[in-house]
Amino acid sequence: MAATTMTTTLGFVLPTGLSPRRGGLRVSIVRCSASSLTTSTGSTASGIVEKPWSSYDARLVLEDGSIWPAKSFGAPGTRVAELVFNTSLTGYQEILTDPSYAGQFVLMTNPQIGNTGVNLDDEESKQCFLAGLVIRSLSISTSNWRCTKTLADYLTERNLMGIYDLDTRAITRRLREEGSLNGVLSTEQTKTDEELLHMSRSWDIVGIDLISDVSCKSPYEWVDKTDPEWDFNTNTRDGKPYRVIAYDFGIKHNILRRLSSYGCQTTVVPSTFPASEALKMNPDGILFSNGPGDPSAVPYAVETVKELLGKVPVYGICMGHQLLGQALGGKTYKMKFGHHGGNHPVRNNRTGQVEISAQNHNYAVDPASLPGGVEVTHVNLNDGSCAGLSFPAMNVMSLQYHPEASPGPHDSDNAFREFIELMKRSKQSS
Ligand SMILES: NC(=O)CC[C@H](N)C(=O)O
Repeated sequence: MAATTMTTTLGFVLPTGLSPRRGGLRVSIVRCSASSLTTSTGSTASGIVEKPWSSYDARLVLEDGSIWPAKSFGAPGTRVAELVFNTSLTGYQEILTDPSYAGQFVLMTNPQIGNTGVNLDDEESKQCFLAGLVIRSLSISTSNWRCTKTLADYLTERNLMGIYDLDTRAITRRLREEGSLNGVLSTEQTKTDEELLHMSRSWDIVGIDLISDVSCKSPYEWVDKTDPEWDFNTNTRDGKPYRVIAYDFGIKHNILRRLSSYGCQTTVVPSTFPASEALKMNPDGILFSNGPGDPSAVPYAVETVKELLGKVPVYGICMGHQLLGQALGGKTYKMKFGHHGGNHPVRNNRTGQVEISAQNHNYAVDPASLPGGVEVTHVNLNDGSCAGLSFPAMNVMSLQYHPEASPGPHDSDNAFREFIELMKRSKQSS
């Protein structure tokens, strides 16, 4: 931790039975400084005086025994989840409404969040499925022409917990060193540190089916395109409609908007929708969406993907890519701390071009486990992990990251056109 952070070991001895869930974790509870920038008078280094009623009324307790006092905003309560950090500079509302964050607390590394408020157009789903938001500083003012409410009011309305005024840099370094950690966020003063630590160590995101909670319950048609005001890529479409079925494993709206903008007529179906029913609808292509949690915890979804392989062109995004990897015979694994942000360089192996991409995943496909004929089309240049696949024999394409951005750069938008081309070629050859 940096010299600006003060830590005090309280010297608690853990109650018996609270052995670390994983090897190498600390066994004593360490209370970390709440803030490296706030002075005892409540004024910050920049001279801005905080709301006088804010107090350190919340705790983030991590499974490694560290405790981070914080101030709460949004809903009160106690939640357990996996803590991940996101390096996006903008787009916190899209992040809050991305269903792939179910079961996770999202820590934003950008030190100030909330300055643009929230607005009705930037929703990526109808609900916030993540477990809570962790930020360094909650902006004391909100200013944007699209803003309809403050971030704090939005969290309260959605019954979502948020905490601020804790050392997010120190926590991020801890996550990078130790890997993602489970934690408990609590505003309940009656709960002891040991109780919260026990909760964090008794829970695990691995092996849980989180998709069934976030998927739609029945099929529906999607019609919205990207608002022309924001669409940057309108010139080269042929406008011919393609019938697409999108499996909703926690789908982000911008995937659906981009499909519409590229001329697709899309029907969204639940994660449990039978493959046989999908085929009866005679689609030109099928999209397997992003979604939360462990891809090996949803074997029913892998079975569905298997049944559709080779019958119709398919396109997988993030969770959809991982399910495709498994359906093709490969394996997925949990990464140390995953990729969450809008600045990940990816090399397209076919063109040699590098795209800066939006990413949000903790699992990846192991390329060594894939059968012959499956091509790794994209590589994450930060760590060499597999970022895209293709299996031409079965008209399969997939990306581990987010060509729809929201939030993030648009470098990879062309992947939607490649899906159109895949459907077009398959139609012409049949
Ligand atoms: N955005 C996603 O689809 C995430 C996929 C998967 N839940 C992971 O964490 O790897």
